[in-house]
Amino acid sequence: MKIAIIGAGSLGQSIAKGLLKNEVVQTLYLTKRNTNTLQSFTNFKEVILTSNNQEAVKNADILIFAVQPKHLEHILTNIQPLLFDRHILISVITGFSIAKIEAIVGPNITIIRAMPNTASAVGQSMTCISANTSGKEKVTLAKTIFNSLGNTLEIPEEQLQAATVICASGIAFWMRLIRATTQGAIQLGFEAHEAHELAMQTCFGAASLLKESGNHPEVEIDRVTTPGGCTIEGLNEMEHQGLSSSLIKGIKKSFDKINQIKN
Ligand SMILES: NC(=O)C1=CN([C@@H]2O[C@H](COP(=O)(O)OP(=O)(O)OC[C@H]3O[C@@H](n4cnc5c(N)ncnc54)[C@H](O)[C@@H]3O)[C@@H](O)[C@H]2O)C=CC1
Ligand SMILES: O=C(O)[C@@H]1CCC=N1
Repeated sequence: MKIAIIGAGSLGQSIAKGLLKNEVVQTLYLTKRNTNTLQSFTNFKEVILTSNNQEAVKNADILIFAVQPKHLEHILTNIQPLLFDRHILISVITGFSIAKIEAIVGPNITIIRAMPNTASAVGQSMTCISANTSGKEKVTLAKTIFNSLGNTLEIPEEQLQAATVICASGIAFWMRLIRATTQGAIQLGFEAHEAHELAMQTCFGAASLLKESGNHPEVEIDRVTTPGGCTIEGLNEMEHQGLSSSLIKGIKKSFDKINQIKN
């Protein structure tokens, strides 16, 4: 596969690291206005760094756009004359609809919107995918790319904003929960590095239990909560203080905010 990541910033570099780790790519163009910060990628023979988007578009088939939304229109207008049937456009940009991309590049070009997260860098992303009419038959290829970076789910485009909150912002939400658990562990007397390890691995264990068993979280909670024991004491206090409620309210606020961005 000849892939170009147009706008190799935070998310673009996470995707690049995941693709390189899995050796799914023959040529990988990484574009950025200033490529100096991408020097760590020069160790990979597949990687070509450039600030010239047109050069990347001419030499790649799959174009992954990972710039801020305000930059996309200008970039698409600049490369539009170089687009052909062989190209697959994948946008991971928040709030820039397929209709808006089609209005610039035309309806005959394959356009796929994907919403991965920064865990792409370690092959553990959850990526939601939607395609335009021309792109329906290319969804399998997009899934192959993003399956190499974690798991994928095809969804209607209308659900992409919600998927962004749960999966992309979700990385930050889970990080904060792990951080809070670490702070609790330090208060109980662990060294900071030990507390961090305990919190991280326990979080990983909880998610792994659900993934491998297919169980509902409450089934696993019932296994841990000894009647009259310390777990239910802690859980009930967390709920009295609004744990589930504050998470749900935070997710809803995040969703309200993303819907204020013009799609
Ligand atoms: N960070 C995240 O976890 C996620 C971000 N997104 C979306 O992905 C997009 C990118 O986000 P980030 O990576 O966080 O932003 P970022 O600002 O780190 O990266 C954007 C990159 O594009 C480059 N750029 C700007 N104009 C350019 C041009 N004309 N040609 C080539 N490169 C150019 C910038 O130099 C920058 O390095 C946003 O639309 C964001 O909403 C989506 C899911 C997750
Ligand atoms: O915070 C944001 O708005 C972007 C979209 C999801 C992750 N980063």
